[in-house]
Amino acid sequence: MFINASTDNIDIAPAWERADLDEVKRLARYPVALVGDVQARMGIMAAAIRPVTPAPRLAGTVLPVLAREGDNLAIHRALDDARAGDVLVVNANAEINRAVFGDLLGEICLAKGVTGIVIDGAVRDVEELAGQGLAVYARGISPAGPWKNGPGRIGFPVACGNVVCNPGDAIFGDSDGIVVIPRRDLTAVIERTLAQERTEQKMREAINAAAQPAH
Ligand SMILES: O=C([O-])CC(=O)C(=O)O
Ligand SMILES: [Mg+2]
Repeated sequence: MFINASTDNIDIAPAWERADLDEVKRLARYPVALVGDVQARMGIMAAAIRPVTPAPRLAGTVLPVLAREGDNLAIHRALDDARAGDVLVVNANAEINRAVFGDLLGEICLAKGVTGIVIDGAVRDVEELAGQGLAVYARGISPAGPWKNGPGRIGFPVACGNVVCNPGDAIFGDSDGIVVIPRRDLTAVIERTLAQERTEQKMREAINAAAQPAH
C-alpha cells in the first residue's frame, strides 16, 4: 500500500480463479446491450451506475471489494494483489456524498494493469481520471475525501448496482452501462453473442434493403 495504515480489519479471501482473459477479449468489442440480451437480459447493473470518464469501454475479470461507505482502506489493500486484466468492483454501500476513489488510486490501477473501475459509491478527481484514460463507473461524484479505517472484505462476492459479482466473473462496460457474466457461463455467452450479432446484422441489411428508393 502507498498509505500507512493497519489492515488487520480487512478480510482477504484465498486466491480465486479468473475468467479466461482471451475469452474476455473476444467479447470485449460487442455492445453490452447485446451481451445482456443473450443472457436473458440478466446481470446488468442498475442504471444509476454511470461512466464518469469519456472512454467507458471496459472488459476484464471481477476483483470484488466490500468497503465501508465513505472509507477506502479495503480498496488500497485490494490493489496490492490486483492482477493485469482485473476490474475493481466495489460495494461502497451506494454512498454518494463521500468519494472512495480518485486519481492516485487511478495511478495504482494503471501500474497494475487494472482495466477498469466500477464503484457502487462515489469517486472524485474525474478530470485527472479522464486524463489517465481509465474506464471508471460510479453511482456518484463528490470532492469529499474518504476515511481510511476499514473494515472491509476483498475477494468475496459483492453486490454492485444490484448485481451479485463473484470473484473472477467476466465484466464488460460501454456507454450504455455494465454487464456481469458468471465465469462458468462465459464460453456459452460468447457463442450466443456471435450468433445474435449475425441475426441483428441480417436485420440491418433487410432494413437497409427495404429503405432503398424504388427505381
Ligand atoms: O484519497 C483517496 O484515497 C482517494 C483519492 O482522492 C485518490 O485516490 O486520489
Ligand atoms: Mg485524489
